Amino acid sequence: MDINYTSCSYVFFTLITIFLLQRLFTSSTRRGLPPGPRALPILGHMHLLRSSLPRSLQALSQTHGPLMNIRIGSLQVLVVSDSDTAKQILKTHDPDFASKFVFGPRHFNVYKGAEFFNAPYGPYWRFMKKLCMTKLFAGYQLDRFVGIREEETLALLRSLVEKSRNGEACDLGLEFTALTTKILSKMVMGKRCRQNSNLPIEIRRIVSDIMACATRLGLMELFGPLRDLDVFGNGKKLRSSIWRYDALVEKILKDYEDGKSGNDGEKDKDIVDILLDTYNDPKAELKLTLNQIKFFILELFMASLDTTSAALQWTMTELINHQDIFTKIREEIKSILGNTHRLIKESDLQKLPYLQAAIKETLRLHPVGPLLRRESNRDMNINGYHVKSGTKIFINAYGIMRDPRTYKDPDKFVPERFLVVEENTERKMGYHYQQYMLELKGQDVNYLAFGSGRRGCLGASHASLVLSLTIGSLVQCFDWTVKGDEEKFKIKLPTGFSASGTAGGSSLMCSPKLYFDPFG
Ligand code: HEM
Repeated sequence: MDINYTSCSYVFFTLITIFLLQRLFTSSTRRGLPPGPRALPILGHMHLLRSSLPRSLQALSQTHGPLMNIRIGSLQVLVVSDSDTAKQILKTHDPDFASKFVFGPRHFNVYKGAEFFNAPYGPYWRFMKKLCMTKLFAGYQLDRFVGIREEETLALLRSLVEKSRNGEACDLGLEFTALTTKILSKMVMGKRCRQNSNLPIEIRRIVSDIMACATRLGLMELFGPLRDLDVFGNGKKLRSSIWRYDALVEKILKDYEDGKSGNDGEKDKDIVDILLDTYNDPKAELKLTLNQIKFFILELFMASLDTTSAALQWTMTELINHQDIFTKIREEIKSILGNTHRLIKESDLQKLPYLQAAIKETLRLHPVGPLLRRESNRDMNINGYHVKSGTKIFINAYGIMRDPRTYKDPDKFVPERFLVVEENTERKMGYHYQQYMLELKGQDVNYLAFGSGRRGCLGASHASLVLSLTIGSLVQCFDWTVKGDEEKFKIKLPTGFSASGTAGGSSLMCSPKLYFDPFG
């Protein structure tokens, strides 16, 4: 038989191409994976995503279901979009999903291997989590820091009273960043801050540089195999910023060890003291390394500064845009203070549930961590699909907190939705309030502003105190107008990946008008 090799290879390549195309466009369900939209070569589903990733994923889940297979460049993830599926990951199988996956190349991190926030679920993470719960962020330790929170809130008010007297506008974004940096710096290394008042600013600068480089490096995940190359030089910049941080913190730790930072006994212990006590404790369950301590401190700054500042900005934006709710909070504050003309204190917060509810509602609409990350530690069955060990998961907290099946009018700002009606309680301003502080974290998988399960936020209690005291004080002391005589912020309120783009990247420029003088 006369074989025509040219036609044969033509047929062969056609068949291979058809097979590859079919495989590419065969729905993932038929391959035993959770469903997902059709992917393009290399790009995956990138062409379907808009600037707000959580919002795009929420929209896609309406077609592809609550457990959906998505590929963004080289990042293959399962996206969870409803609370029933989230419950399986965060509650039912919590230990099996208690690791987190990380974006982007990690070899530029000088402290590689010393991570806590992104640590796999293992002995080091468990040890540090216990240390956080029993010592660093335990209730008694947070109580010790009350003075720091109240002192820094007063400093903010002092600066705003002055601006108000001079008829100046202020950038609330900058003010909040300064507030949260000073509070955390004093909690972490209070003794050193007393000796060097510029320290918080120095730390803030370095941490901002590190976060900016880390965010840009994270995006390299989308570049597939090229991700490990430092094409844009961010890896080099990251390394140099971390070395700057290392030099600063090394000196601070040494001064603490040498007793140069002073020691006023047990009551005065800050976070560095506790970490060094653990480091020097021969009976500790695990021997901490200095690198772990240094990186843990850096991670604390990275986890708390932008998040708290962004949450404060979102809350003020919502309150300025909803004057009726602003007024109700002020009335609530007046009602608990009676005739005493004083500024609210932390001990008043439990009696201000409407204020708490307004903050909780802000974080429902604008979560600063809208996508929770998880990685499975073993093979599992979720919603009837086989989920292999090592699968990366996004839980779309943004989508779950705007699900109309759980929240009526999910896009509206309605703090009342978190106030439980109790017929026997005293009726105030048209609502029956629960007489205790609203729990911001909770065990509820419908509310994920602070995450949930083993990897939930460890700073939630501290953050809620800072948010409530700051917002309460700003409402009690000032009327707020937007710079430029407009009544409202015409800010398109997007909810992005990180806090740095708060309020659509616009500064929160507004003018405070003194209503109650806390120093008068
Ligand atoms: C308004 C302020 C804050 C918000 C909205 C927030 C939110 C979050 C979220 C959503 C997570 C991920 C949770 C999960 O995956 O389930 C998280 C993790 C974390 N947050 Fe916060 N956070 C805030 C402030 C803070 C502060 C002030 C600190 C510490 C001082 C802190 C410490 C942490 C830590 C240590 C983790 C990692 C826990 C782990 O992986 O084991 N956060 N936070």
